[in-house]
Amino acid sequence: MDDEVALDPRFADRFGREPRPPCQLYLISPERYDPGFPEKLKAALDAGVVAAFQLRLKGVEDMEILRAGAALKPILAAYDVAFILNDRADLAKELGADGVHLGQTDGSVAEARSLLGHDAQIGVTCHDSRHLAMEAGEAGADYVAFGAFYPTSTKATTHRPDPSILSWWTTISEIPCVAIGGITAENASPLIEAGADFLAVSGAVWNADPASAVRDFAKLLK
Ligand SMILES: Cc1ncc(COP(=O)(O)OP(=O)(O)O)c(N)n1
Ligand SMILES: Cc1nc(C(=O)O)sc1CCOP(=O)(O)O
Ligand SMILES: [Mg+2]
Repeated sequence: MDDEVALDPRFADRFGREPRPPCQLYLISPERYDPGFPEKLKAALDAGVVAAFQLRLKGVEDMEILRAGAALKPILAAYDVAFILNDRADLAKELGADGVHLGQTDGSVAEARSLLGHDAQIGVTCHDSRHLAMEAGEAGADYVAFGAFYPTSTKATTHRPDPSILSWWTTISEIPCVAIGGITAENASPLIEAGADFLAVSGAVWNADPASAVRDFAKLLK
């Protein structure tokens, strides 16, 4: 009899570590902020549990990021959703955000940590690189992000990791990992099965009916 049991990576720990919590949804904003966005966000958050929200505005003045952040912060707090600002630790500090997401050219974890403090959530883009992920972990990142797993029209991407990078990461580290890039409720299963702690999603929610898209993810993640 074959006693090799296929274990869910979430419960397969052999080193006495806590099981990882179930995979959760991490919403990424559209690149441009429109005045109707707070209502769309509320509709999305009413539809299912969301762990985190990243304000990712591109090519706009700092003042616009600060205005948008100030408008969204109380909504996120009311739904108990972590508020992460993309790119800018300085503006995250000014907004009193819960954390910042740093790409490879957005500054160091150490600088962000000294600005934002011990409790801040600092995430780092690691593309398809085990090396970058280990560096980010050693630098004190609170999560590492791998992507883009699927083609996306939200951003030009040049890296295409295999889902196995998520399984590898969950085997060697307790630091949460985020999967990003072209993720929809239809294509997310291999990433969840590989051990993603969070699915970071933009287009599949905001380019569709946000409430219905979040409901579809919620069914998958329950
Ligand atoms: C959760 C998450 N993962 C990856 C990214 C990409 O960050 P970066 O490489 O800095 O690219 P931009 O998003 O700044 O265009 C992200 N924002 N969030
Ligand atoms: C912002 C971002 N970063 C990526 C990376 O690979 O690092 S992919 C991506 C786009 C995420 O939006 P969507 O869910 O619409 O594909
Ligand atoms: Mg960036």
